[in-house]
Amino acid sequence: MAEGDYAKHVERTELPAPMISRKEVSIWAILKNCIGKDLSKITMPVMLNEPLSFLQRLCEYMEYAQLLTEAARQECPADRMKYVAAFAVSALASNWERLGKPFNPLLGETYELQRGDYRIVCEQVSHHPPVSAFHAESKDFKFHGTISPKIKFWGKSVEVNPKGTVTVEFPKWNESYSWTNVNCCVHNIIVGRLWIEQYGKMEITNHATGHVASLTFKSAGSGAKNLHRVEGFVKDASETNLYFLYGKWTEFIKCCSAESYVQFLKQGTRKNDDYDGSPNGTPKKMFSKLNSFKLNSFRSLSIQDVSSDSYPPMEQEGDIPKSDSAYSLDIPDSTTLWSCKPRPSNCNEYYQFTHFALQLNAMDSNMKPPLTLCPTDSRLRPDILHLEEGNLDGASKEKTRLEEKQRHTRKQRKSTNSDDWSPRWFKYATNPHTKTDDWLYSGGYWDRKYDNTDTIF
Ligand SMILES: CC(C)CCC[C@@H](C)[C@H]1CC[C@H]2[C@@H]3CC=C4C[C@@H](O)CC[C@]4(C)[C@H]3CC[C@]12C
Repeated sequence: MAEGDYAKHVERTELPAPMISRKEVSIWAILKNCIGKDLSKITMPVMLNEPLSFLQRLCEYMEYAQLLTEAARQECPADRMKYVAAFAVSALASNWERLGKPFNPLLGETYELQRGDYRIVCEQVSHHPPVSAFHAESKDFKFHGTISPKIKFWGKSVEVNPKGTVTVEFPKWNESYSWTNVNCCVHNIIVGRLWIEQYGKMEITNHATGHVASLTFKSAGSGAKNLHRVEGFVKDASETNLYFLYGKWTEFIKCCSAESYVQFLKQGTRKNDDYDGSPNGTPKKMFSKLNSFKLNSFRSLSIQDVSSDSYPPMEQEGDIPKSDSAYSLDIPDSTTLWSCKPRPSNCNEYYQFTHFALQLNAMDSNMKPPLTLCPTDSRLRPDILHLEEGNLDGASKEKTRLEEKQRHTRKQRKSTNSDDWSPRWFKYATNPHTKTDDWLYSGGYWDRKYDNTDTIF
């Protein structure tokens, strides 16, 4: 990322301590009594956590924020849309292989991050149901939204529905875009190795021009052929296909004109024997083999390793679609809009964190005493810091203490009838772009006047 306006921090390459292996814990033993329940209401052992709050996790959407700057630079709305779509996909890349549960933010907890030329502030605006609001801005864009994850446990898997919409604004073009993130599923809770899938439709709308990017995140499917695949079209207001976008949310997004895609498909039809047999078949010749990712073991209980040549039959309990059999479409005249940075080589020991995630608990130089950091910032949460240091007992004690403190505060508010708590930095209002209820930034966070802030830790 280009050197921006905000102070550079000292980059971490590891956490203070490696993660404690989950080898001994059976997730199934912990969760078997919770089938059908909303996991946000269940206290889970800190052993299953990663040392980040969900607010910090949301900031990981920003890792490839450069794509929004790139979008804002485009003269034509279809081109802006393709970069916004690439951004929307890139924002989900850090979820790959991330199997730790982020800490539930406390009510009123905040998190800030300044990187490159943007800054973002998040606040936990509701506890039950959990709702996190964020607002990022740079000179070229605004990006804000509300996420209220519904996490359901279905026995074999955990399903996450990240309710809420996110909005991008380009003041220069008087444009706004919005979309809802796709669902996510964590497989193999009972047996096998955990793995993550994101699937469903994502429709990104440009409210000013009517352009739409409609993307499908494919579920792995039989033979894991579609593992992590994403594809779809950028269309104008009259629903004419302009661009075809394709790739994997774990790796890259490429783009070609809609004509090139049609041409590519036609070429295939002429040579029947080049087909892979799928209904809208793709010529084998056009496939190129990618280096398939090795799935790193995050916990034990793996029943077997699957040979990398044969597709693991997904119906078989506990398998992990290891062989991605990573063929990629190589459509002529494509450009790569986004490619994912590789994970640090030591990420196995550090919760599969990306380089970006490794920085999230670090104090930037301007945050050190005299403290300019807001006292409600996640970086100051003792339970998260203990976990980061590998102190499970400390983390678990502090987590319990904080949760009790939060309950106590809520009771007190109720009994004094002052139960009109409202978030400090966001207000509930109608999002003018989506016309739906949303939490919008009320401003003022960066003035750094944090007196009268509740002590939540
Ligand atoms: C039983 C244990 C192992 C459960 C672990 C559950 C973990 C993997 C779950 C719990 C909360 C989940 C997150 C909740 C909400 C979102 C926002 C969405 O836009 C992308 C996925 C993302 C970021 C989810 C990723 C998976 C997640 C981190």
